[in-house]
Amino acid sequence: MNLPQLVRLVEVGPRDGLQNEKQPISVADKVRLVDDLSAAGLSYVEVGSFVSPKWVPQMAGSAEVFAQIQRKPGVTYAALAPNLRGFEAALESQVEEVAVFAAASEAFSQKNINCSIAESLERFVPIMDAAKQHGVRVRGYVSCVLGCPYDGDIAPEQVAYVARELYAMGCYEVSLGDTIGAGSAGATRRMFEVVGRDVPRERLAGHFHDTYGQAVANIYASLLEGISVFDSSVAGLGGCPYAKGATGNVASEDVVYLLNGLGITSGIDLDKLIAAGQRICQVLDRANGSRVARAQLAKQA
Ligand SMILES: CC(C)(COP(=O)([O-])OP(=O)([O-])OC[C@H]1O[C@@H](n2cnc3c(N)ncnc32)[C@H](O)[C@@H]1OP(=O)([O-])[O-])[C@@H](O)C(=O)NCCC(=O)NCCSC(=O)C[C@@](C)(O)CC(=O)[O-]
Repeated sequence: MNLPQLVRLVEVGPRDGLQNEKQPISVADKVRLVDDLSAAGLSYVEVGSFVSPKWVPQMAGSAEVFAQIQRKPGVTYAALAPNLRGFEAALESQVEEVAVFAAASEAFSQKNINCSIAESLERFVPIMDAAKQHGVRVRGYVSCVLGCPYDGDIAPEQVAYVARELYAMGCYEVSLGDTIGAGSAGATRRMFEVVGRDVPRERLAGHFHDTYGQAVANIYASLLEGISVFDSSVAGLGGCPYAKGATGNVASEDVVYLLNGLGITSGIDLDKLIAAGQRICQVLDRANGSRVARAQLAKQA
């Protein structure tokens, strides 16, 4: 199979990356991160979440962040919305696109959004209606597509069921998340092969965490399956509050390096991206999770 010539990266660092950080992060630092990312050429940045602050305290300042970012033409600034209340808050912040999030595993659905998979899908219907009315595009997420921290193995058919439902209710794209980062390249290919029977592959995205160090391999496996949209997080920031031990998303820098090596266009300036990642790591006083960034920075030192 030919590899896609163009890949779109969905930068989730400011949301998925920061949501798990325990220490307070100022609005100014979040704003700077979003602006650095758009300046590096990212055309899609997930800025924050309009979720319950009791559940994810770090995302509580999302409205302030949206109010202060410099919106660059051609860049989509998106947020997560778990319910109609979250959608309405997103609308007030002039969010251009929202994401709803479901899971392929019942236990994870309960832990993450306090309801069953079926209830979550019902909860999204009024969001879809309101989004349509306001001309807001909705992206869908499915968590635990290659394993669940509570339920263990997840059948690809179960992933296909949830992805199909999200697509049918109007999500223009469904991102399939390896929440615990335990998937292998073989399992990734099988999963996309099965889900791709129900949802067109050009409407699917891959969202890989790097817990087992397999994320770049899984992205390559996905490219072989014709997938051309990937979520990633600058400096590999992140983890999931409801998936113990899960590390951050695949680092955006590592994905750009992979794509550059394959001659695939992403429109991203790797040096600027590395600088953005290093800056937020200094703010957070944490090690840079991108191997590419670490290697390049060591060369420059
Ligand atoms: C969905 C709920 C709200 C249900 O939570 P609940 O407790 O069942 O719902 P509730 O309606 O009883 O609300 C509880 C409290 O939250 C408030 N509330 C209710 N809704 C909102 C809202 N929108 N914004 C602000 N506040 C809200 C509500 O007013 C109430 O406040 P109280 O009366 O106790 O003071 C909750 O479970 C929640 O917010 N969960 C969010 C979990 C989350 O954000 N997880 C991380 C994102 S998903 C992820 O990271 C995975 C992904 C996407 O990256 C892919 C992957 O890697 O797998």
